[in-house]
Amino acid sequence: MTQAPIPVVVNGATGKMGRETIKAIAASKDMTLVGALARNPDRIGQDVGEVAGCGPLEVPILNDMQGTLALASQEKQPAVMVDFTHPDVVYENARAAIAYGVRPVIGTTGLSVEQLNDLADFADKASIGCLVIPNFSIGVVLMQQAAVQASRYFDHVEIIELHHNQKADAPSGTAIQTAQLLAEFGKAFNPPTVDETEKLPGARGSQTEDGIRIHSVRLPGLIAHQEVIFGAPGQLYTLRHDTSDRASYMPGVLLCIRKVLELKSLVYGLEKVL
Ligand SMILES: NC(=O)C1=CN([C@@H]2O[C@H](COP(=O)(O)OP(=O)(O)OC[C@H]3O[C@@H](n4cnc5c(N)ncnc54)[C@H](OP(=O)(O)O)[C@@H]3O)[C@@H](O)[C@H]2O)C=CC1
Ligand SMILES: O=C(O)C1=N[C@H](C(=O)O)C[C@H](O)C1
Repeated sequence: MTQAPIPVVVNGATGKMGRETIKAIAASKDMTLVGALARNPDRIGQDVGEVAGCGPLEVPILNDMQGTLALASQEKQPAVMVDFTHPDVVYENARAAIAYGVRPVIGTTGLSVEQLNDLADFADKASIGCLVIPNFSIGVVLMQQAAVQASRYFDHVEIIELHHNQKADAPSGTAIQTAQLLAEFGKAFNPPTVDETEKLPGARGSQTEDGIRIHSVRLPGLIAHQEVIFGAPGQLYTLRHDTSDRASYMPGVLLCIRKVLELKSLVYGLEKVL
């Protein structure tokens, strides 16, 4: 017997990532788009396929999240909500989806540790899968794995993340997750070697509890890029990942839509479901 397609709602459907996600879902035989949410009143009622550039899909853009989730929860198959919106609203979006039994796949960055823990508790209690994925690209997972390896041997490391200048949050979710992965050994990075004065506040970037420095660059012309630079006397080891097209995130997004249905709690990071 063929499996019925997975009903999917896209929140932030008109955005850069939302439009890419709409196209990817429309091209996937095992998924069906059942809702498209956005905020801009000029877009409401338009066919989301037309807006995304993949032809009509007969799914209108709406700004009624509760109503859309309620309808999605009535589908025969468990539904999924992919969220690419804004750090200010992502927590409430994820809570609402879980409350309706709709599995969240969260790509939006900027959730605080407290919000993440709270969502994990909420998903646990509801026995609902929830994926929070700071970066959907396989290249970033590989870069993080290489960085974790290197961090066993290097005590000095700084992260530089570079993004387009429409990005609302800094540092990026990817940089924060990279630093968290490096910190898992419990090492104190970047022990001071000199008394340092910042002549301009922020000159040395931000610093995590474990001493890892993160620098955020925002410029038009960039999409999403990250370097992890390790230093030791007489040598540098530099890892770099560049995103040149947001289509690169889509295999990860589609994988997560399928995987979240197998989960009963919150999972953070693409590497956990590969
Ligand atoms: N995990 C990953 O791999 C990736 C994550 N991201 C993250 O995804 C998020 C979205 O990025 P991107 O697509 O570039 O952003 P865009 O600004 O291009 O799109 C945001 C979308 O969310 C909607 N939106 C924005 N603010 C609100 C709000 N306050 N309430 C409701 N809807 C809102 C917008 O609707 P409208 O236009 O109608 O206002 C739009 O549809 C960011 O957090 C970004 O960091 C991005 C790339 C990859
Ligand atoms: O805003 C973006 O564009 C991106 N956001 C995510 C992040 O904050 O890490 C993922 C990727 O870097 C693109």
